[in-house]
Amino acid sequence: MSAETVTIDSLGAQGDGIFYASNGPVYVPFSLPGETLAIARVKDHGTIMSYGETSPDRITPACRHFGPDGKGGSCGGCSLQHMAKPAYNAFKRSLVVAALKSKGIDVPVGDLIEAHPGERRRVVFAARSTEKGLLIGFNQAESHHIVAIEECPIASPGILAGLEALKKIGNAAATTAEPFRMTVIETLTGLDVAIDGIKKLSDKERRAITETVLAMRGIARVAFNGEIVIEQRKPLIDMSGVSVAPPPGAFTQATVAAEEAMVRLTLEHIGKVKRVADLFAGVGTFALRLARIAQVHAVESEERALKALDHAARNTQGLKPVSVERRDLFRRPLMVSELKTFDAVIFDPPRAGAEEQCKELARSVVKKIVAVSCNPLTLARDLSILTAAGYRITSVTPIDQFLWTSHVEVVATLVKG
Ligand SMILES: C[S@@+](CC[C@H](N)C(=O)[O-])C[C@H]1O[C@@H](n2cnc3c(N)ncnc32)[C@H](O)[C@@H]1O
Repeated sequence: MSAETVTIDSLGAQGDGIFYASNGPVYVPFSLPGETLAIARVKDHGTIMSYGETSPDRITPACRHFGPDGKGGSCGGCSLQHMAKPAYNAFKRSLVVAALKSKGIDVPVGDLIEAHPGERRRVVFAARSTEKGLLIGFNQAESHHIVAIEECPIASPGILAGLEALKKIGNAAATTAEPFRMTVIETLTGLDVAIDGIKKLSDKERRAITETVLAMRGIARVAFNGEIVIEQRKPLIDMSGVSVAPPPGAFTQATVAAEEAMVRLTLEHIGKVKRVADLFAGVGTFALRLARIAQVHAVESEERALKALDHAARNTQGLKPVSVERRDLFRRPLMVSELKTFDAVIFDPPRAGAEEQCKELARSVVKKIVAVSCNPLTLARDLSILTAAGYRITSVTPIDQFLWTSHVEVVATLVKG
């Protein structure tokens, strides 16, 4: 394959540099705007062969597994370690600004609340058994190839310290070469490990996992496809003084720092009210904190998450009443007639957003709304539904939770009128 010399024009939404060829955009991972590079091109994908003029924003990556030069393939866990922090922060903020603009929303967007190395308390690893032992790491970008990691600067020290233990558990579980996932959450009582993607565990494999865990420290629980294999201690997560025992593989915010920022912005906006609805409540990240100041109705589709939330609320003193409701909010959003009993609503949906719920909120008289999102595009769509109905956006704050990736979280606050 012959190399061609190109100059990178801009950064795409996934963080790849883009060079506009005569027949359309070419995406060049690990490149930065203004750089002149020799690339090998296959259709719209360019691989860096050598560097000509590099950007002043280029820095040395923090991790040996990052980038086009990584030995044994480059880890797809991160895509932006080569970018200096100010440019990186501005890029992430610009994703939110652009998404809002695309829906005609022109409001001030705050500075990015930064993420830092070592903060990730929830990591989803890719794993596979090989003749040489278990590979545990991340998929190479756009590939099934697993890049085994020896270091990972994003993960919390607790997760990194457990890496060898995770390899032993994975080894005990895997009997074929099929790839599988290990979701690891660092909790107050040790690592909570959820294995998914292996079809079946025999009694022998279950025993092997149990024996492996019993011989080690630091592992609270191991579950397989949602079912507990061994629980030495109940995994516990602290939510501002409320202890929650999440179900296996539960959704939690990926870093405590981002979670605290989201909660702070939410509580500041909602202030002193009587009744709040927390929609897409998960295990109660917002509901259990809001319950210190107001009655909360928490709605969520995952039964086990809701049970964990309910159990925590019932077993914590000093909270206002918390009610829970299992409900599919895509199909059955809270209707205007139901919304009228709430002073404030927070919603924190998956990437698809909360379109149907926003259509109902748009017709409601709820005074204050907090929209939390992991997808600026669907957030912009949802906010446009609310603003068209008379809601005013009072703040938009981008938050970095997935360091060195193009993912960005957002908290937007709104008032009626
Ligand atoms: C981004 S998470 C937020 C969870 C929680 N607010 C937190 O911060 O931990 C989205 C939540 O929406 C739930 N969910 C997904 N689809 C749903 C639906 N159709 N109806 C209700 N809840 C849903 C998921 O189970 C998950 O708990």
